Amino acid sequence: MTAERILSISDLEAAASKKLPGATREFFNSGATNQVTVRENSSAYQKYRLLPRVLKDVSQVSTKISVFGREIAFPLCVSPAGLQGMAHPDAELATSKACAKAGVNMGVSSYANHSVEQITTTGKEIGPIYHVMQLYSMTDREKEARIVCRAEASGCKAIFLTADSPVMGVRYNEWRNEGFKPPAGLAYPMIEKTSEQIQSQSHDDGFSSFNSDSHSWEKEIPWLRSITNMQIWIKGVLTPEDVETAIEYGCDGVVISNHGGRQLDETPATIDALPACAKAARGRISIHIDGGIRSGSDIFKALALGAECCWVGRPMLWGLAYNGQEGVELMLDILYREFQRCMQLTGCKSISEISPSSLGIVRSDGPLARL
Ligand SMILES: Cc1cc2nc3c(=O)[nH]c(=O)nc-3n(C[C@H](O)[C@H](O)[C@H](O)COP(=O)(O)O)c2cc1C
Ligand SMILES: O=C(O)C(=O)c1ccccc1
Repeated sequence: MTAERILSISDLEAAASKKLPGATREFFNSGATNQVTVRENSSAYQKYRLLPRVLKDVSQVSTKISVFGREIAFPLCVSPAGLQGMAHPDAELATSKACAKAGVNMGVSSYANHSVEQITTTGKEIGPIYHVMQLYSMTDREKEARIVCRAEASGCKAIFLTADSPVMGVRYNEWRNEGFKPPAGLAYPMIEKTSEQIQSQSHDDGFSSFNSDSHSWEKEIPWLRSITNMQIWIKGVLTPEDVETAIEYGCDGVVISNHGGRQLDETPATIDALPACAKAARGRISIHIDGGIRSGSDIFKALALGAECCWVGRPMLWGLAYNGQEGVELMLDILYREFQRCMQLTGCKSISEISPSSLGIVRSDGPLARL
């Protein structure tokens, strides 16, 4: 038998999905309610077409960008996703090593199965890497502050405040799978919960402690600013109004995100929300994006439409489930190579040459339109 060849992210998804128990696969892959947004996050990229400029010398191209004051290999980082121990026993430690090896940054979930101290140390042993710490507004403010302090002491560069999850999205898959719960035996060192505590309630109920009266711009942001010198980013912005508010509150960046379609279904695909948000930002705040990015040309399109950097969630989980650290390395390598080829074939030598003029938009009733 020939070994399976994983050439694309969709090959990796298929290989990982074969390895995972059904309820875990559904937990990772599903979105909320009718699955509209989770699907559209990816399919919306297909209305854009690439407009190559030919006969350009692309013998030397640079895919590098600078984020959080450090150069990374290409404009992609790994989103914070909880419960990586369900994909592979090495969990976030494997992800951190793979990111460090590939030269990209990583988000650490508050629901990580390893501590931020271990995750950052393990990654830095392999190579230069920056981490950011994902945070929820919590009813227990002291616990929330401990997460922030530990992240800062570990060298994290930013807090990514998840703004789209005061309550859990409506997730039929989790309900159908008898009130989905993570398996026994995993640790939750950041939210300071034991496996037994997590086991005693459904994943859905576990989110109730995030529905805090501090889940607001005015209570959360100035408080965070008073306890940390790290950058403060808002993860889960979809409108120009909220970009403006993030600027008013002095935030350093926003991630255009709908939580991978797992929270409010029938929100726009992030690539569709991006142009208006980037326009509103006018360079006053960093704009990153996640959701549905599955190829190098998706990264290229997001940059052409105004994002500085992209993040991926599920592809990392598929890499982990397929083959731990090596699987995440494979995922990052696939996207790096595809993105580099895309730059070469569109005639872009550096990231700054990627612009709206590199894209056309497909119209059902006529010729390709220029942006
Ligand atoms: C299994 C899983 C767990 C996640 N856990 C978190 C989390 O703990 N905190 C958070 O802010 N986002 C979480 N996310 C959302 C990701 O950070 C990211 O927004 C999303 O996965 C991006 O979409 P993509 O999976 O299509 O790339 C999770 C996503 C998945 C699939
Ligand atoms: O399921 C999610 O989308 C999510 O954000 C999460 C939060 C905590 C643990 C695992 C996943």
